[in-house]
Amino acid sequence: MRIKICGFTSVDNANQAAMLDIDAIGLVFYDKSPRYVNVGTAIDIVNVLPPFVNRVGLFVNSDSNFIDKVLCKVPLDTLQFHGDEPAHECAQYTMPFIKALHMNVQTNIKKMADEYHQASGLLLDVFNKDIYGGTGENFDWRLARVDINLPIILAGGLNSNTVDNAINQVHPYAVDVSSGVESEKGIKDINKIKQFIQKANL
Ligand SMILES: O=C(O)c1ccccc1N[C@@H]1O[C@H](COP(=O)(O)O)[C@@H](O)[C@H]1O
Repeated sequence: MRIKICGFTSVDNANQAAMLDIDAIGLVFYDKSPRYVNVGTAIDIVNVLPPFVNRVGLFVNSDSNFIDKVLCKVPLDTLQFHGDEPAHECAQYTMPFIKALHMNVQTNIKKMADEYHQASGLLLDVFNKDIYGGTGENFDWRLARVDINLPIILAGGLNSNTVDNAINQVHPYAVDVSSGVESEKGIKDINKIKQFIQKANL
């Protein structure tokens, strides 16, 4: 299973995690998140990553000038839009992007897959009226059993106790986790990551 671990704030922590069997790391450029990284720290983190680990920059309703500024300085591979960004805004950066959907019973994934057809994938996270993401909460995975033309990245409240069940129900392209592998907000617990990787690959 492909695995993205999101929300690193420290160089050593990101480097240790990236040496494990993971495919992507996420950097949160959203200043209301406890996992926010500034541009300087983000540069330091991406510089220590080994090859073939995808560097994902997460944004929430950011101004395009801010995103351009980050892109000029931080070598990212993929953009993750985790707010209410319309499709044409996500597609304007000539870079691969994934779009988060905030899942509830009303979410029409097929319709959103048409709307965001330029995305590399759709990330399905829980809907929470107060927070855009990193909630540690899951949604009803039965809602994610759809047949669409885009890869599905499953997120929201995953941890080593739940990820195997989630994968069995949804059969996603990849999983994304933040809170579920932390010792405190923004600091990942390497043992929890190892357990997560093991359970995701059962
Ligand atoms: O991690 C954050 O702080 C964050 C803030 C704002 C939007 C998204 C954020 N993270 C993403 O949220 C999901 C689920 O996280 P969790 O595992 O439930 O904690 C994941 O896709 C993160 O990339």
